[in-house]
Amino acid sequence: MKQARVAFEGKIQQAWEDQGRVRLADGRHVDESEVVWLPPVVPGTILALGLNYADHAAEIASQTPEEPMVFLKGANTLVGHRAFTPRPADATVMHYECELAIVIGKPARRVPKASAYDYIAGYTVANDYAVRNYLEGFYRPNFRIKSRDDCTPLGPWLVDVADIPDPMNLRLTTRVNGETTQEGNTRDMIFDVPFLIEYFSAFMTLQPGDLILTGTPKGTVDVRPGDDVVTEIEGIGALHNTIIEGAKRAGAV
Ligand SMILES: O=C(O)C/C(=C\C=C(/O)C(=O)O)C(=O)O
Repeated sequence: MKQARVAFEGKIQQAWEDQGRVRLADGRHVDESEVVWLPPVVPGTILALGLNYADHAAEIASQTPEEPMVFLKGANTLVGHRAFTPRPADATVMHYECELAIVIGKPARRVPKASAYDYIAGYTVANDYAVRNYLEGFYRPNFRIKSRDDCTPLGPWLVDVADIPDPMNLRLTTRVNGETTQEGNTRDMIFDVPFLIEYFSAFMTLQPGDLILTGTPKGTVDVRPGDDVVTEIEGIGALHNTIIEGAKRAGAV
């Protein structure tokens, strides 16, 4: 089952995918262009992996981590399918990052890898935009970079864990204005889904709605205002986003 959160007729509601259309809770079917898409989950803690694909680490001349490299993101950074993301006026390179996002389904504490999937509600697609010149030139830790308003599109659908028998073999693709610019596969993650559930739940209790963004493969390229960016994961969905012009970096000194 694929479910979403949408705004329609002034109300936020659950919706479901039904033969290419959007089915609302009252049984009506509407076209996907008739709703405003929200992130498919109300998020709890948002955990994100950096450098979880060796080929992406190589493309930005970084070393692969020996332990998961993790950062936090605020809920403010999430937007839904078909939303707009600002590129700061002083960005020199801003790139997308197509990522498999894990949605936790029930409290998870000290979960061994073997039972990790029992704690997952499902999966969605994340686009973890990065302004590379900020990342490399200004801030560590990366909070101001990776937690910017509207810079993490999420969705369109939350896909049930049961519908994705092997999340460790899914094709990831990004298209910019129709041209394929990023291709990878979740099998190339350094720290895979069961490992990550075991790793996090060893020191923090994961809660329903918590998200784990699992990192991006090679193929991240600069995007500009007006660009139409589609991050897609096989069996999970195609997440559309448009880049718009933004202001200068808030809080710059
Ligand atoms: O890009 C970097 O320099 C590393 C990084 C984040 C990387 C990802 O989000 C990713 O690989 O998916 C950082 O914030 O330092």
